[in-house]
Amino acid sequence: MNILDKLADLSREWAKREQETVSAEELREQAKALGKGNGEAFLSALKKPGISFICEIKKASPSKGLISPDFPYLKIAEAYEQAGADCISCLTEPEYFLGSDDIFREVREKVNLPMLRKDFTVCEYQLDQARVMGANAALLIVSLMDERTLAAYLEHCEELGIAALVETHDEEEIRTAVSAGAKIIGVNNRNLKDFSVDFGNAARLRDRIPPECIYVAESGVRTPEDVQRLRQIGADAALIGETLMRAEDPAETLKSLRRQ
Ligand SMILES: O=P(O)(O)OC[C@@H](O)[C@@H](O)c1c[nH]c2ccccc12
Repeated sequence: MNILDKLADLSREWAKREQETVSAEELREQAKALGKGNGEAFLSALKKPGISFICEIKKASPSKGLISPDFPYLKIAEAYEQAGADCISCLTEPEYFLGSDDIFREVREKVNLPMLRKDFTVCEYQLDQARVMGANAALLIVSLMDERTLAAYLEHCEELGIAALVETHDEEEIRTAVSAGAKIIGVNNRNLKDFSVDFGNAARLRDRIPPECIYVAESGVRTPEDVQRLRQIGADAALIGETLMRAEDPAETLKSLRRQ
C-alpha cells in the first residue's frame, strides 16, 4: 500500500471515530446554522495580480519526518501575516503531519488571512468540519476519488460557501479536475505515492490548465529563483511549506521569496 492510500484509510477511520462524538447529522446542522462560509476571500486572495503566497503550517510530514520540533505555530502564523502571505494552509492530519483541528482553530482566531484546511478528504463529513472550524477552503486530492465523487464534493463545498483547492499531479488528473468543475487547480510537484519531487512538473503542466481556472503550483519551492520561475509561467499562487517551516526567521524568508 502506498502512503497516500494509507493516509486515506486513516482519514476514513478518523472521520468514523469523530462521528461517535458528533454525528454526521449534527455536524451538518452546525454547518447549516453558520450560513455560508467565506470561500470568496480565498478565491480573491489567489486572484490578486502577481503571484500569491499560500504559506503552510506543518510540523512534520511522512517524507521528511519532524520538520519543526518546537513548532511555534501561532508565532509562525503571525509572521506569515506580517510578511505579506496571502493565505495560510494548515495541516490537520494527526498521524503523519502531526496536525490537529485545534491547531487550525487557534490559528484561525489569531490571523485574518483566508485559511485552507489541509487534510485527506475522503467524505463530506470532513468538508462540514472544515466549514465549522472556520476554513475558507478545503483540499480535494483528485487521486483519492473518482470524477463523480469529486463533482459531488465540489457541489458540497459550494453549498457550504467554501472554496476547494483541487490537487492534481498529472495530465489525466487535470482532465478529471476540469471536467468535474474545479475552479482552483493545484499541480503538485511532489508525487504523494513515492514522495519524489520534480520542480518542473507544475511548469510542464501549466498549459493544460484552462485560462479561466486559478492555477496553484505546489511543493518544492526553496529559493527566490524558484518563485521567479513560477511567475514566468503565470502561476496564480505558490503553496510553500517546508522552506518556511525550517526557516529560523519565517517572516524574513517569506519576504525574500516575495521579492521580485
Ligand atoms: O513543504 P513543501 O515542499 O513546500 O510543500 C507544501 C505543500 O505543497 C505540501 O505540504 C502538500 C501538497 N499537497 C499535499 C497534500 C497533503 C499534504 C501535504 C501536501
